[in-house]
Amino acid sequence: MEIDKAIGESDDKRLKTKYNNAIFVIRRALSLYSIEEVAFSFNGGKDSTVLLHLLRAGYFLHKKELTCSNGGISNFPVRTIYFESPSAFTEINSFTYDAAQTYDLQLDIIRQDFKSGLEALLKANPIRAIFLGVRIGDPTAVGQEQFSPSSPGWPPFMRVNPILDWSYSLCLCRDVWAFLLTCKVKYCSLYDQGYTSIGSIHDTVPNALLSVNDTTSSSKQKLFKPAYLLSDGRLERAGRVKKNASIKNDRDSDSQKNEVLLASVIAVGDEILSGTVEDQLGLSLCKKLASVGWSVHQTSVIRNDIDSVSEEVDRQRSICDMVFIYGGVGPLHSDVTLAGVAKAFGVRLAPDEEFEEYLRHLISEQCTGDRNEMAQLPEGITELLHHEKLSVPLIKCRNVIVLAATNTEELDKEWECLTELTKLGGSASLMELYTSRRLITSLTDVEVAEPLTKLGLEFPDIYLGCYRKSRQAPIIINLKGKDNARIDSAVQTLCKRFKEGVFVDMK
Ligand SMILES: Cc1cc2nc3c(=O)[nH]c(=O)nc-3n(C[C@H](O)[C@H](O)[C@H](O)COP(=O)(O)O)c2cc1C
Ligand SMILES: Nc1ncnc2c1ncn2[C@@H]1O[C@H](COP(=O)(O)OP(=O)(O)OP(=O)(O)O)[C@@H](O)[C@H]1O
Ligand SMILES: [Mg+2]
Repeated sequence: MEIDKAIGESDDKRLKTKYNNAIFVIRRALSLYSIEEVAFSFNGGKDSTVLLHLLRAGYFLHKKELTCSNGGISNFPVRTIYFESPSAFTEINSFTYDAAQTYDLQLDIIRQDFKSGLEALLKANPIRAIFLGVRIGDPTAVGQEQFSPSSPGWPPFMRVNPILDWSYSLCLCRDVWAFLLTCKVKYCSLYDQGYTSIGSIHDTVPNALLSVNDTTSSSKQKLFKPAYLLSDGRLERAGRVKKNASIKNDRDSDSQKNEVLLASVIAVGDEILSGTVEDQLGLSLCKKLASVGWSVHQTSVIRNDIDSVSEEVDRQRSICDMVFIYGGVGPLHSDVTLAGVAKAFGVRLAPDEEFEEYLRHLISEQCTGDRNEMAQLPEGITELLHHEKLSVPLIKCRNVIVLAATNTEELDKEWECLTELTKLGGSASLMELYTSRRLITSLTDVEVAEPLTKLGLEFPDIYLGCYRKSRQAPIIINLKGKDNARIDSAVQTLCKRFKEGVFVDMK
């Protein structure tokens, strides 16, 4: 079998290990499911091309073991499904069809969306497992393992991801390209024209990082180097136009300057929900936010589960100016907060060398290798906020601040640094100080209710809050806003409606 032979003859130890692991996953799947029960999801992309050849090799080795024969196996009986779309590149379509012919693939062309197409496919066929060329860096890989059941809401099948742990390349020609080039197999021609990851014609352009400055050429057409020359695999998707429409809905803090800024606080932790630990950080954060004039829209406690975190972050980030999230940050299996944030923004988690460097110093070289789980951050949206008092920078993903604090002392420190940093960053309005006046009165609820409602209508820019320390205690009215004169004017208007002295300023 030419693929097995090519890898066997290669000196690339890492490639051999990746190959053997992938073949192991494929053979496990072929032992668990009959050939009629598996399918291969093939779309002509580079990852699925890698998988095509791994499956051919895996099937060959599996069959060889069963029949104890060494004879060649010409056909490849795994049902192959291709979701054809009118917005696919013609080069992708023709490569897919050519590959199907060359390797005698039993191609099922589906012209529906993924979900409906899969529903129909599973109804008509006994398929229980589908091989996919998903890799850990892909946005859709978040939370997946080599064997991952389909998501809730999808028809039931096992997703088998044999190349989940394959990288693009952190140095030249890693995993995916090392395999394709070592095995000398054909791949779609677009990868020789600067495309490094291919979606649809509407969202994919050549990767600008591969552009060649050719001053000698008279042609106006830009030239690009082949995909395998991209040296930093983290930028594999740089040619994919961001399709996350809801990002556009993020609230623009500049346009909110005169409004009360809204914050949301999310705690992540099964232990809080089971009552094992008490969440003191939420209370402390609410106080801190209020002290700088922010209005906390909601606090929530979420399970250590990627989808739950992602749904909550997605909801809050579009409603609020800033989302603060803590808990579930670290290297443990339950630390899913960053993965959830990445999923909410539709980006992948990718290794971050700068962050890794910090962690390395912190854990004194204990974390080795290129799979430093803790150093994976949501790609393209993460800003590291450095402060000399912090041993690890704060993580800011657009309008989501990920706090690493696990107790109130750590939170105090992070908060102090955060307020300094956001002021230093020129976004003083973000943490602008609000002023407030609190009045205490022994008037009854009924007496103050209507005048307060009227006051609220006359002074929409002033926040009016009322509370009392016990049922029988006097009412405290809290007036909060950005303009001292407006607050004083509101207090005067309110006082005029009653006898003198019924409202006393609280210190
Ligand atoms: C065979 C197959 C199975 C899929 N199963 C799931 C699934 O279980 N859950 C899910 O959220 N998406 C599933 N998807 C959708 C993919 O995760 C992803 O949305 C799709 O590949 C589009 O990727 P793109 O937006 O980068 O083009 C599946 C796609 C295919 C082709
Ligand atoms: N239209 C499709 N038809 C069949 N399978 C698909 C389709 N789109 C995606 N898939 C499956 O999802 C996997 C991941 O898709 P993805 O786009 O990340 O990788 P790729 O297309 O193989 O390579 P590239 O990253 O270069 O686009 C594919 O390898 C394939 O298994
Ligand atoms: Mg693709």
